[in-house]
Amino acid sequence: MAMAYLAWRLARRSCPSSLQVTSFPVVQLHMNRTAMRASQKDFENSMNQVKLLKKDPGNEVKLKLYALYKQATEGPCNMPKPGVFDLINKAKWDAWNALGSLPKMYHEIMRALKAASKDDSIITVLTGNGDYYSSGNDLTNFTDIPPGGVEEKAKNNAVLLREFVGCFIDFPKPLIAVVNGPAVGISVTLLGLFDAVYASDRATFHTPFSHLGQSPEGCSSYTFPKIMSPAKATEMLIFGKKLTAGEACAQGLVTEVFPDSTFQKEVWTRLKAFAKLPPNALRISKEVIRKREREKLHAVNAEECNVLQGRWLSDECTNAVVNFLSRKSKL
Ligand SMILES: CCCCC/C=C/CC(=O)SCCNC(=O)CCNC(=O)[C@H](O)C(C)(C)COP(=O)(O)OP(=O)(O)OC[C@H]1O[C@@H](n2cnc3c(N)ncnc32)[C@H](O)[C@@H]1OP(=O)(O)O
Repeated sequence: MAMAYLAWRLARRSCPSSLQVTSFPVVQLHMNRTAMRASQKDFENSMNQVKLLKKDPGNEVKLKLYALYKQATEGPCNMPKPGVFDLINKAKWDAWNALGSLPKMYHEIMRALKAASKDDSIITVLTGNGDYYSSGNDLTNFTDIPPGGVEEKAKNNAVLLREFVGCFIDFPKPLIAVVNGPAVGISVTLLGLFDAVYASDRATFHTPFSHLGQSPEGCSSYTFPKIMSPAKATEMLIFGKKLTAGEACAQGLVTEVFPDSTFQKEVWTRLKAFAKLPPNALRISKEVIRKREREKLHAVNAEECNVLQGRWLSDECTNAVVNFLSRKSKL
């Protein structure tokens, strides 16, 4: 397998949950299933390692592991709550239920990235399915409140976002974005962590964070000013200026723009040629480039998630999300 291929989908109500990976030479797989099996196996191995620990990690740790295992293998808890006298099963149910329904897209992309980082693919490509690259975070995520309330929801989302962005920071192979159409929010900010970004001339780049009462993520508060100058980054990240593909390329966020009519053909020809390069040289060169920035990027990620956790609890954010979900006119 030379190339792993991940696809975002436009967040139409049910967000980008259908993730596909195609490997080369052209064999189509529904990688979300394959990747899930690999990650479940890893998880089971880790669970078995826990059983071999000389010192008992304690009930709290074991319950957390149980909850993460159930969430990873079965999804959000929707079992009936055990009775008050069934103490053990109730404690397990509480731990699983406390994780709430964490957005699926993030888990699927993380699983696929983790699988691609370990398999024999050479480069990894993230692209969109359909007309859009991605419409960013599924805003309906904010409407599903777990029993712990909005504070817990914000905290869980911040933990998940930090882990998600961390996977991009640490991804060891060349990571390439094929931006086939408009991109919004987190799908744009993450581009600063990619090694190359190829865009159709139909693509646009929009980060309407202030309009949504939110703040930048994906390390963009650090990468964007570096890539495009602080003033240009301000226009995008604070004032929500939408860039055309040509503007994004002129400002260094996009590597190259192609006419939409020949976009797929030209880009994939180029990517197939990249995938023939010596894999160790690619990986080692990426590490040399990323190494001196990694610690800083993780610190920026942690801070951005912290700030966002507070933003998600603000009236500004709540009102913006409610407005979007009940809007008549579009953003
Ligand atoms: C773990 C948590 C981590 C959180 C990380 C934080 C990330 C921050 C962000 O990503 S902020 C960005 C959020 N995204 C947006 O603000 C985009 C909002 N959407 C739009 O601007 C437009 O919908 C569009 C430009 C993407 C597409 O416009 P178009 O006119 O082509 O289509 P519609 O507007 O009619 O949309 C079709 C249906 O899809 C629904 N939808 C679109 N985007 C989202 C979204 N982000 N979340 C939820 N739902 C979305 C839209 O409501 C329509 O649904 P309907 O047909 O049922 O009305």
